[in-house]
Amino acid sequence: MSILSGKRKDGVWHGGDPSVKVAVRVRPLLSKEILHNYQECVRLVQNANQVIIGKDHVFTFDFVFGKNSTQEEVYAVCIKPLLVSLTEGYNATVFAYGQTGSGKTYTIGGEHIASVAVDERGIIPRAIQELFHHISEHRNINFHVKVSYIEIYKEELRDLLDLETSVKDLHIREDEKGNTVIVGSKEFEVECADEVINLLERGNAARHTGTTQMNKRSSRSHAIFTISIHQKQSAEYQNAAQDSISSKFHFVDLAGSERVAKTGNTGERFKESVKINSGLFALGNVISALGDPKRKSAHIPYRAAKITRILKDSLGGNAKTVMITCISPSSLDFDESLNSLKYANRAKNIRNKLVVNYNPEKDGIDEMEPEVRLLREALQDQQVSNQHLHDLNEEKGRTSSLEEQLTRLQVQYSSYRNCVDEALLLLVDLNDDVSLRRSRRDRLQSWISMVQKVRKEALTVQKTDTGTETSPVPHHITVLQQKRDLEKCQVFNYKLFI
Ligand SMILES: Nc1ncnc2c1ncn2[C@@H]1O[C@H](COP(=O)(O)OP(=O)(O)OP(=O)(O)O)[C@@H](O)[C@H]1O
Repeated sequence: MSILSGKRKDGVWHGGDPSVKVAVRVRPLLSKEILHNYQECVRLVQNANQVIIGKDHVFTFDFVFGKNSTQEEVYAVCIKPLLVSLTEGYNATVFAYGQTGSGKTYTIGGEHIASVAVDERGIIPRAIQELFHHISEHRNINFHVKVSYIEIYKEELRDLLDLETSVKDLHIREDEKGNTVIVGSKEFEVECADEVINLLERGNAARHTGTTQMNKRSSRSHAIFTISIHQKQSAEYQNAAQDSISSKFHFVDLAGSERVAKTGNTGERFKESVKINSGLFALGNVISALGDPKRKSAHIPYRAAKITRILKDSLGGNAKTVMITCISPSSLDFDESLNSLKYANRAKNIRNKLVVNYNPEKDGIDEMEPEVRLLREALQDQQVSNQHLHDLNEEKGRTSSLEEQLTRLQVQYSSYRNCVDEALLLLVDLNDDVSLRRSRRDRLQSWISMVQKVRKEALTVQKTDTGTETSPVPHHITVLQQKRDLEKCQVFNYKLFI
């Protein structure tokens, strides 16, 4: 992949220049403005890229577009080079800034794509078409394309492609490479331009818009539509493992700056205006800080608003960025247009830090390192618990063999006890025999006491075993005890019957 380098030449912007490009687009007077007989207060000096407002306010920008400029022209000059850069692995951003009703949404072109004449289509649908055309012409590269669409409404993030996602689940974070990412937003993998357009239309339908005195359908939020691409040479075309490239393109349609007194906004519209203006004010401060060559402090107030946090990569970071400032030519909007031009003028000095976003194969492995470590730990845990399981099974085996032994001994024990009971009865009977000699009677007496003692001990053990008496003695001890008792009974029976 060749990475173009160079500066603007003949009104065309070439690739590797890191400065933020600033374009100004002046829309034609709208029919209602013509009706009110408002005059045009803005002129262009096309070949010098100059905008003159009023009598003597002259500004020079990278690109200027007049009231007769076409959507195709704006796209070809400002966006086509960004799209080329995107496919080369650079991040890209276009953001439209301007007073409410100045033509931002018209230029970015996200709305009513299906019903708009092809010539009237704005930047986003053109970029989508061109991207998929590029993909179809590069069959040797595997492309994965994803899109997401979020808005910042009253300083809260909303996922326009998944309204179920709670505001609390969307967060602006920095990844390990320092790139800004929105965590929690839905990313849809897409295969063709139509799929992307459908998602874009779906998001637009969910976006906060409303009628104001200045614009019938005014955007009340900042909207960020993002196309992310991941590309890698197809396996059959590569000789060795090759790096992949990831890059993303943000299309940002900012809510319009508005003078509350002029818009006549009240209630909810008023609250929206306050939030919109404070976000744009924060953006202006970031632009001033980045664009001021005499700036002493290194601090850039990105954290002041959500929009500045999201645009951090695009302003002063790793992205090729174009700011398109839209202005109304109407004399009624002179002040707002002059302010917008001053705002845009400050952005001209911003220089970004461009790098191609390679994902080296090795890096891929490095990125997987934490996952490998976690898996290794999980495996060790598994081995430890397997050992526990094994020990437990062995213990269980020992217990069940002891239980079997115990049952056998209990059976043996009760049969011997029956014998002992029988023998005792017999001995007591014999003792009643008056004809017995004294020496035999004494022997009989000692047997009777021995048998009674054995029975007493045996009874105690049985009570413990049947649970009539609680004992903390473990099973195997009871078994041993019973075994000893049994041996005593056996010895006794042996003595008795010899
Ligand atoms: N270059 C243009 N050529 C013709 N019509 C235009 C042009 N730019 C804007 N318009 C028309 O001007 C009106 C306002 O434009 P748009 O809605 O794009 O303004 P906006 O800046 O997005 O406003 P808001 O900030 O309130 O959302 C629309 O009717 C639009 O069609």
